[in-house]
Amino acid sequence: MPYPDDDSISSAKNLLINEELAYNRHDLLDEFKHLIITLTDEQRSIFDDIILAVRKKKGGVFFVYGYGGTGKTFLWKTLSIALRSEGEIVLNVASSGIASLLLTGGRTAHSRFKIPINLNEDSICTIKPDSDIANLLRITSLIIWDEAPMVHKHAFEALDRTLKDIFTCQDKMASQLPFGEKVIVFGGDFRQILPVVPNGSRQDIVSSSLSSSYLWTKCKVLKLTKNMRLTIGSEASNIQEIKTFAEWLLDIGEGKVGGFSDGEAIIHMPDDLLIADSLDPVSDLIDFVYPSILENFKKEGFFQERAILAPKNEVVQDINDRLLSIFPGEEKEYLSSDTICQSGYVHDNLHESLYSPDFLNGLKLSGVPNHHLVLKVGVPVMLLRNIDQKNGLCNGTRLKVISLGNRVIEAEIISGNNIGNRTFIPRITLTPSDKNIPFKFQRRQFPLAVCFAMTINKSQGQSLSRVGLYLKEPVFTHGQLYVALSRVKSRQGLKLLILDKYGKVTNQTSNIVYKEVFNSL
Ligand SMILES: Nc1ncnc2c1ncn2[C@@H]1O[C@H](COP(=O)(O)OP(=O)(O)OP(=O)(O)O)[C@@H](O)[C@H]1O
Repeated sequence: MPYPDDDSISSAKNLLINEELAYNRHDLLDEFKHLIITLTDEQRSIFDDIILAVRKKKGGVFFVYGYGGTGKTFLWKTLSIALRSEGEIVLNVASSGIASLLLTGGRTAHSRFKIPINLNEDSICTIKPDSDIANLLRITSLIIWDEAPMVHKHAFEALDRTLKDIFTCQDKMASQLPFGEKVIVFGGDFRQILPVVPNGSRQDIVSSSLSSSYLWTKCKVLKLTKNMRLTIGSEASNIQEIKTFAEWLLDIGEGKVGGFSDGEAIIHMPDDLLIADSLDPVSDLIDFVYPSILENFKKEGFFQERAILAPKNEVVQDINDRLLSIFPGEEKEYLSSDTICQSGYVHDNLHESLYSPDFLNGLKLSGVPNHHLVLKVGVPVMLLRNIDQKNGLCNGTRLKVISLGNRVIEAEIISGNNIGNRTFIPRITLTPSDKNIPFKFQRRQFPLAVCFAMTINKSQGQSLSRVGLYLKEPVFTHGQLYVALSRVKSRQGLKLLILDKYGKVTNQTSNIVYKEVFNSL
């Protein structure tokens, strides 16, 4: 019997490759035969373009531009199944944990490609040429990267440099072509929130987006325009209403509502979407999202698709505190343990004493749980870290607290594909990567935050059926209003409470759209 060659032996030992080849090809082929005939003409033409590039093995960079409901996820699924049914490898990644859950075998791009958290224009991914992930990438036929516009262009550029680097030793051409001659497809919607640049100006934000990268000129833009969500599964009587609402949302996303503007426009919201002036309008907003919460909170699925959204964390915190205080049951308090990391910045006792435990405990940072976490059984919480993506536990997953132990918290998933699954969340050590803090510190805490309310940025990618948008202050960056309003599919599920600078209820608010991001589309 012949001996297997070295390549086959090393591939067989590579768990990452095994995992990507573990799909049942017969089942996939059956599913593919069904999916391919259901593609619309525009989906089919994009499918053919991408498959042709894969077959040619000469690389290719595509951007599939389509707003929510145009069938991007459906297209990713069909492409993945087509190639996987032939034994080829497709890597499905997304910019956020929530979006990655919608893809079969999906991971966040950062974890899959080991992209550094703090990026600059020279960053590369931490992938060694002889590592398992490098060998997986070598034999990958297609990379699909969903929700690309929300990530800084340096992330794509880091992957481009890394792939060129690791493939050049085999193939000299690899260094000439983007992503080392791999076929890569990005997807997303530039109407949504662009990369977050702390304290960044409009120009900083626009120039951080994928469309400002040197890679963009290599990208072939393919458009999906037909709203499949309206066509499939909607009752005929609702279609016109949903269509009008969807068109209004798109106009807001493109900055076409409220007359000509470049950047910020004042727009008037229709009366039926507004919480009216009253003695306590915040209470009315809460009642719209969580009607009779004290009677209904035990009902199954009550918290599943509801949230109050606001642009800033302080307002979110106020609403969460207010709802937590009226929620029945005993409070349990969890305090974090915060320590400063020994580094070049902290070399003597004087510096260490500057950052006292009280000072560290008082730091409230985005994406990091608070030092003082107060919970009750039954409250909805959001996970703040990717802890088990395969089982739907990623940054942004919403859960309901089942029991509050001293060392673990038992919770039930209430969003995504794994609704109803129970899990135990442990305390974990987090090291914030906020560039504004001139020192490094660690916080050991449960990676959870109460989420009756959440920031608009956190809601990107979540699908909700009832949303209360609380604009105590207006939105402050591109795409925020569009993201907040488009979390729901029908206008019945939406109400806004808008306050003016004197705290009075009003019907007008700002919409911020940096139109230059659409120029190159
Ligand atoms: N060709 C098709 N045939 C049948 N159903 C389709 C087709 N394309 C899309 N759909 C269905 O339309 C709905 C919306 O599609 P999909 O979720 O893929 O859109 P999307 O662009 O990814 O939206 P979002 O960005 O909001 O996630 C889904 O229920 C999907 O199964």
